[in-house]
This record gives sequence, structure tokens and C-alpha cells, in this order.
Amino acid sequence: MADPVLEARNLTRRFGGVTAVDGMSLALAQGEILGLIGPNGAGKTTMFDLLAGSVVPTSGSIRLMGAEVAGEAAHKRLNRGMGRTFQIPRPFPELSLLDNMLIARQGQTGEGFWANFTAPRRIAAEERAAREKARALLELLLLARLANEPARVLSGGQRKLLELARVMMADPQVILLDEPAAGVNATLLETIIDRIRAINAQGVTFLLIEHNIDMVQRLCHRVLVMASGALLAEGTAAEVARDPRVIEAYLGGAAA
Ligand SMILES: Nc1ncnc2c1ncn2[C@@H]1O[C@H](COP(=O)(O)OP(=O)(O)OP(=O)(O)O)[C@@H](O)[C@H]1O
Repeated sequence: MADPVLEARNLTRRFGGVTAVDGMSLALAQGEILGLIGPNGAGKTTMFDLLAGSVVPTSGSIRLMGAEVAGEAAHKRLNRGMGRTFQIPRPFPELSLLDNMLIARQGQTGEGFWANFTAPRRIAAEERAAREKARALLELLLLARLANEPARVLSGGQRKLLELARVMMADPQVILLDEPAAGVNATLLETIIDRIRAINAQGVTFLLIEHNIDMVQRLCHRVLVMASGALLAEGTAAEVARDPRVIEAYLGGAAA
């Protein structure tokens, strides 16, 4: 693969005596939607946390847009152009959607104490631009009519949309999605699939871990299957679904 945006090589993570991720490698091509699936306990969440920076690898390398980031904190990866969502989004419940969006903003001039005195006009212009961007993203994620409502009124699926909008405030080139279908009703699931496609069409690359195979089949260009901390199979959703090793891994997991 030419210049992957994100590449993990031989990643291993041990927790005491348990090897959750065991020499796993993957590469994410610019513009693709890659799915990461596997039976319970396969190591998907740990792999995701390693890529996102919330867990440090025991060994191995992670390159983001060519730079080694394995030892770097999650917020630094956001500055480098990679954002993540959480399986259970936790917006500030009493703040409006718009304010939740503005809080997600990073590195604005107004954050520096002296800037308030030395560059008031620049700060005002930045705030106006951020507000416009937040409104445009709420529009893109179909939440514009709720912009001034407190986040607590949102359903599980709408929270996922808000979280995606918040991540987009940082203009990421890569977004890691942690179970975007979990806790989402069928109608909103369609909206989420449609919006991920729309964002992907703008050039954003996605990696998602997901148990909802229907969503994976419809969304992902390519799928990796993990089992026992390592890569078991790779292909389109249809290819991996008929792979006997994959069927065996899922059945084995179900029987355990
Ligand atoms: N913090 C931890 N401490 C000890 N063991 C852990 C820890 N995190 C994960 N594990 C173990 O590592 C293995 C992989 O877990 P992980 O959660 O990554 O799998 P998963 O594929 O995401 O599973 P699921 O689909 O059930 O969420 C499991 O055996 C799990 O018990």
C-alpha cells in the first residue's frame, strides 16, 4: 500500500499474563473505510485503544501520516489529524449542542491569557469562524435544528452524530469509530451510515470496530478479522463472511 495514513506494525499489548494484542499489523489507505471485526475477546478494543493512544503498546510501531506516534498521547494524535469517537459518547448534558461543539475546539488563540489583551480582534474573528464551522457541521450531521437544545435531549444515535460532529471540529484526516451502531435505533443507523459515507466522500479515512455486521457490510471497503489478538483474515465483508476460519472463530467464541 502506497503511503498509508495510519500503519501499525507488529503491535503487542500485554496486561499481566494476558496478551490482548499479539503482533497485530494493519495499514489504512487514504480515503478508505476499513472495518475491524472479530469475536468477543479478540483484542479489537485494545487494538483501537492502542491506535487512538489511550493504551501504550508493550512493543511495536504506529505511524500516523508517516510519523512514529506509539509513545504519544491521544491529544497529540488529534493535532496530527486523527480523531476518535467513543462507544458511549458523553457530551456535556446541560450545554447546548453548539456549546458542546465549541468546547471541542483546540488551540484557539483565546486560550492564551495574554492573547485576550494583545489580539482581541483576532480572537473575535476566530470565535465567529468557529461558531460558523460548528453550525455547518451540525448541519452536515443533521442536528442543526437542535443546535440550541441541551445535549441531554439527544437519543443514543443523535449523541453519536454529535460526537462525530465534535471530532470534525479538528479537521481530522482519519477518524477511528468505536462501535458507531451500538445503542442506535434502526432509523438513525441509516442516517449514521449515510453521514459517514458523506464525510468519507470529502476525503476522510475511517477505521471502525463494530459488531453490527450489516453496517460493516454496507460501509466498509475492506474488513480485517481479529482472533486471539492477531489478524485472522482480510478481504471484503462478503469474502471474510464465508471464510471457514472466520466462521470457526465466531462459532468457537459463541460456544465458549
Ligand atoms: N485492562 C485489561 N486488563 C486485563 N486484561 C484485559 C484488559 N483489557 C483487555 N483485556 C483482555 O484482553 C483480551 C482482549 O480484550 P478486548 O477487549 O481487546 O477484546 P474485544 O475484541 O474488544 O472484545 P469485545 O468484542 O468483547 O469487546 C481479553 O481476554 C480481555 O479480557
